[in-house]
Amino acid sequence: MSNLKASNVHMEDAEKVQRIINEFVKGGTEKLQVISDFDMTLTTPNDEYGPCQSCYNALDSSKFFPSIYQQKAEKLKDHYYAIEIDPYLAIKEKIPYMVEWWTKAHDLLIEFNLRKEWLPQIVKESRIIFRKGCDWLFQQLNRLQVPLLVFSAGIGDVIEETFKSRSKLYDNLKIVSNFIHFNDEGLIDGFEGELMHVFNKNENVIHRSGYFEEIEHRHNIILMGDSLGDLQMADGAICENILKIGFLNDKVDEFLERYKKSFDIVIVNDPTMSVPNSIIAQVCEAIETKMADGVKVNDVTNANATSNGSVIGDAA
Ligand SMILES: Nc1nc2c(ncn2[C@@H]2O[C@H](COP(=O)(O)O)[C@@H](O)[C@H]2O)c(=O)[nH]1
Ligand SMILES: [Mg+2]
Repeated sequence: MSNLKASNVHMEDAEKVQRIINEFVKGGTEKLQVISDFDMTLTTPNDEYGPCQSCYNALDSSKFFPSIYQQKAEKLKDHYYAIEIDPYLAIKEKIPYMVEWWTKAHDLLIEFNLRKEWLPQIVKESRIIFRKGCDWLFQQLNRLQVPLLVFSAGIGDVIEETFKSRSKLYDNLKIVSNFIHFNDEGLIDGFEGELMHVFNKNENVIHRSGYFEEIEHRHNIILMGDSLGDLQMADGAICENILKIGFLNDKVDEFLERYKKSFDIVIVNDPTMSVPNSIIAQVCEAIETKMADGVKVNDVTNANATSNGSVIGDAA
């Protein structure tokens, strides 16, 4: 398992991380929930075969569309992605441009008649790739019935198709994203609900859907994202302990200090899920030890803390 002391893993306050993880052990899996972004968080920006794709990228490059569509979509991405990751623009300055980008991208999909039946093939041919270790993560969370909320400004239909074809639509999984509305002939005629872009994940329907209320006893949260906008995903959840894990994949020098102040753990240029997995594995191991020994929670935590220095552990 990945070593939290690896040079590409940064923690502003390792003791705070330790304290949060110890609280996770005390609370047990019945009080835990995971909230994760999708593009470039559960999926990887690159792998051994080169750059990978986001949901929209996969649509942008699909052969179902004429080249004029691809050119237009690419032009939008080239213009707006630079704004999204501009380290010198404040988030509030970026928001109008993100609304423009998502609106134009959606209008383009409608103009070029996206069809529902294309989606399985688009995903099959895409380079939307889950980070190595996601299989273990999804299976572990499902086995322990820990809810996994995938909160994405991507395309919900593509995310669902990716889980179906490259993993499994587990029963503890909930996807909140931009879902396409198809008419009776399976032709796109709009999008469901409010537009979700990368910087408005705090004010969305999920916060009014009652989802967080349904699981309000799960006030220990692991939040994972690749964008500063992802930090808002847990807004509205009843939260006592939250561990914020950030994947920094782009403009590392410009963003590292800001990420370190915003996320509890920052993982730089790692195409795998091994750091979150090492934490979840050790929390589950400590919890299962507690169950097996029937030992009072604080004893287990202390025992773990003394035996290997920390629940996080040195080697992983
Ligand atoms: N190639 C395109 N990428 C796009 C477009 N609109 C958004 N995006 C990217 O998607 C992610 C959001 O997904 P999330 O799961 O990370 O929330 C965002 O970071 C954008 O870079 C588009 O039209 N084309
Ligand atoms: Mg993302």
